[in-house]
Amino acid sequence: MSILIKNIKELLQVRETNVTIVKGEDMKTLPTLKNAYLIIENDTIVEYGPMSEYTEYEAEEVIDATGKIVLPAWCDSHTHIVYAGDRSQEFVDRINGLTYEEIAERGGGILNSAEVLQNTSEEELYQQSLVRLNRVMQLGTGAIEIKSGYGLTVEAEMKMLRVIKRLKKESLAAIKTTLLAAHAVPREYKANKTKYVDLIVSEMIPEVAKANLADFVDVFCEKGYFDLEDTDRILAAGTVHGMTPKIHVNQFNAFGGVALAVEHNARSVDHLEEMRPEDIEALKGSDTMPVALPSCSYFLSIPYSPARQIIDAGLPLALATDYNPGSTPSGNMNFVVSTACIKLRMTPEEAINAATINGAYAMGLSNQYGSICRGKKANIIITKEIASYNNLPYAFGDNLIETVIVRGKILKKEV
Ligand SMILES: N=CN[C@@H](CCC(=O)O)C(=O)O
Ligand SMILES: [Zn+2]
Repeated sequence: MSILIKNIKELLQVRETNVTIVKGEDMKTLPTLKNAYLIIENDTIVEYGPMSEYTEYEAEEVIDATGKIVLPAWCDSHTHIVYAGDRSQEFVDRINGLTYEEIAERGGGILNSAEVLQNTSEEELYQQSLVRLNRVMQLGTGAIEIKSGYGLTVEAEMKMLRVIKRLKKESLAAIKTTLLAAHAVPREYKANKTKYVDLIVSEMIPEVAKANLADFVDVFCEKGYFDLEDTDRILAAGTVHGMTPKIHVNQFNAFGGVALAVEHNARSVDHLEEMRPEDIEALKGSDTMPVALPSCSYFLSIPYSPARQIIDAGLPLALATDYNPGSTPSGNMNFVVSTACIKLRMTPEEAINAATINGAYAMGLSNQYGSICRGKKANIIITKEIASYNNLPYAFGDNLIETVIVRGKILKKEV
């Protein structure tokens, strides 16, 4: 299958060389080509350039993109889209005055989702998750990370990971898998959290590694969840078993989790709503990607990650959705990009870099995804006719995407 997209008003994120991360001041630059063409063969970008240099090419499918912008599909590096049911009642409880933390203390929150998931069949869990995955792909996401963490028993965590494996097999999206058994302390371990950490370290991680079901290991490092010592043990055990660390950190409290994750050479540190100067210092000179999740801040009415401080310190930043039933029931990367500009004061160029190439880096995928580069996978968004790429974040809540191509296949529009 070959696709020619011609007369592109502006082609974004064009990288002649295979750039895999964009940091600090460089995030302000989004390289583009005006009046361009792009050629896809099978699942790969094979050529692009200005229309003035276009020579006749026989493609099976020709798309005229006059007036339209073309860019790499979004790379969403932090989601929990495999879950069962929803938590809309807790949403109403919060409107009526309870906080996210109070709901969790009463046994709601993650434990609520875990109970529902444990009682949901693997087939049903797959079907519910597939609907979410297809929906976010329609919204322009072509590469995505998916976490476990609503199982919290060996059996239920394995069930989640098998569902992710099946999604990976059946879907065109590039999918990376994260073991997040340390998402909450199950009720039966409330009085003995260390025993649950022991279970994660000595049973869950080895079993998951043996079945080759996870690329990353993750911990919710937070007061009332897992402390620095627990986090240290779990990230170390994951590393020994070939899983790269990631971490949920500084969502409500900052107490050293960022530096610890950097010590473990984490691929990313995610949330960062509460950042101290020493957390920013810890990230300098590391290979760890800070990840902001603005939809979570929006939904929970908690502070937004200080993107300006992070980027102005010369660091990179990625943007992701955090799609989950409790803190972010939305997987819309377009809303994330808008909110990053509106609330985190990121420029459109910074936000698009953060949601494409840096998102791919946070998943260890930026060699293949996240930019328009010959040889990279053909994950592409074609917008409707718009005045400029600034309109993508500006027209928040609007859907300006006309066509999504994932691994060289044009997605059929869902109605
Ligand atoms: N903060 C921890 N985990 C999720 C929320 C999980 C939930 O509430 O179900 C997050 O990233 O926001
Ligand atoms: Zn999360």
